[in-house]
Amino acid sequence: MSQSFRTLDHVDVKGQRVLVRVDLNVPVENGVVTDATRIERAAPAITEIADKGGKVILLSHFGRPKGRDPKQSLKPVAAEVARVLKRPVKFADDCIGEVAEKAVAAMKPGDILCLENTRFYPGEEKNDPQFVAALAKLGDVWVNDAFSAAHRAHASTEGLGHLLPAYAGRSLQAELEALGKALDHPTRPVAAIVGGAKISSKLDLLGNLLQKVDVLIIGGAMANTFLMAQGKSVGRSLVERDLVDTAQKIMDEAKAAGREIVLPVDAVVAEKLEAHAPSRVVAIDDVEDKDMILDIGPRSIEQAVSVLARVKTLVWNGPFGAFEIEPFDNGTVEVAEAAAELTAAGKLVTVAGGGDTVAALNVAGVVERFTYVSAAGGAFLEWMEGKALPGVEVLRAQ
Ligand SMILES: Nc1ncnc2c1ncn2[C@@H]1O[C@H](COP(=O)(O)OP(=O)(O)OP(=O)(O)O)[C@@H](O)[C@H]1O
Ligand SMILES: O=C(O)[C@H](O)COP(=O)(O)O
Repeated sequence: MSQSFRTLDHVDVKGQRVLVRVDLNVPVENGVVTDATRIERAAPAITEIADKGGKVILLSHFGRPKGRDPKQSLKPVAAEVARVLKRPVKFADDCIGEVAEKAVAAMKPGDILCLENTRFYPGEEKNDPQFVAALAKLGDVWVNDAFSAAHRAHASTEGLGHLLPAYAGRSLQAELEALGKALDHPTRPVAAIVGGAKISSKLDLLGNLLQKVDVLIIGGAMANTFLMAQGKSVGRSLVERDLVDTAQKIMDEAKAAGREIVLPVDAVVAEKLEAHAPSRVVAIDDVEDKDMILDIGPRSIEQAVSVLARVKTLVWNGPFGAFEIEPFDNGTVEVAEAAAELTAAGKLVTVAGGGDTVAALNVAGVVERFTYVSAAGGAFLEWMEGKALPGVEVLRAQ
């Protein structure tokens, strides 16, 4: 795939203030980063710019805060960035205004500074020109290295590209190259697994995704909305009632187009989402009002593995269950292991992506055995749909 945008090869960063948009939206539990993959992917661009004498100013969102929320501060994540880079990383408690400006003014060539969560300001998601200008004031050039946030037309992922000279970072470049190589002309049949919990932002795109794949396996909390559309009881499970009609429409369209949708036939349910909470396996028709569906059951695992055995390419975003808590990691781990074995045998091309998906595949110990693992989840699915990603398009426009 040709990359018609400028990269770090096309800019002299020496002495320049370089705003680097990275994706530090990493899994965190009790203030501790539990999977540093996204930071590790951002490291080459950061160290390259610093080693060339640029002043590296990191911009990122973290979570989906409604305004300033100390629980969603990037401070502990900045400490993890320093650990991964093995270099000091300063932190500023704001991403615009006096605090940020002073911190930037104090930087020397080669320094690395991380600014606070851009989503503490509504202007970030609104791509508000005033907020973009306040960010742009802090830098001379903008490097977008957050492929996993490139589906968002936000101030730090897109807006800055209209005000500052813009360049692609190394990991954004690598993602586009690797995804293009594996999936521009995929060997058919193609299966997709879509699970996880971001139902509202991902359910809509399943309709388009279905046009690109032959079989769609739906798991995780995502499946609950489809099960509800089929009139099944999902008890106290995570579900988007408002999207039941959309789920029904996707199933109708799939049927009309001869595409296969595979939903769980059994589930692991519990009354609490807690480690070793008493859990049981039930047929999907037997979920009770008190139950929460937290993983797929053994028959659903078999069903998914049998699909993998008859397709040639697998695209995977979103875990099958609440994998962070045992034993609800079992469905994801078992299917991941089967996919890795088929890949090792040369029978399946496996491409997976997503912040938590990568964490789940790390738990399963299969990352090295997959064909390619992307750091992107939603952005990866939208790329797969064939949609233009605003954070990439703005680079091409320069
Ligand atoms: N049945 C379930 N009930 C509740 N949570 C679930 C269930 N299945 C999966 N999850 C949760 O889904 C989350 C991951 O979903 P998500 O859609 O964010 O995936 P992702 O790989 O991080 O993608 P992205 O990069 O787009 O964020 C995990 O935290 C997991 O615990
Ligand atoms: O985790 C992701 O997919 C990216 O960081 C984007 O996050 P968002 O879905 O909250 O925009």
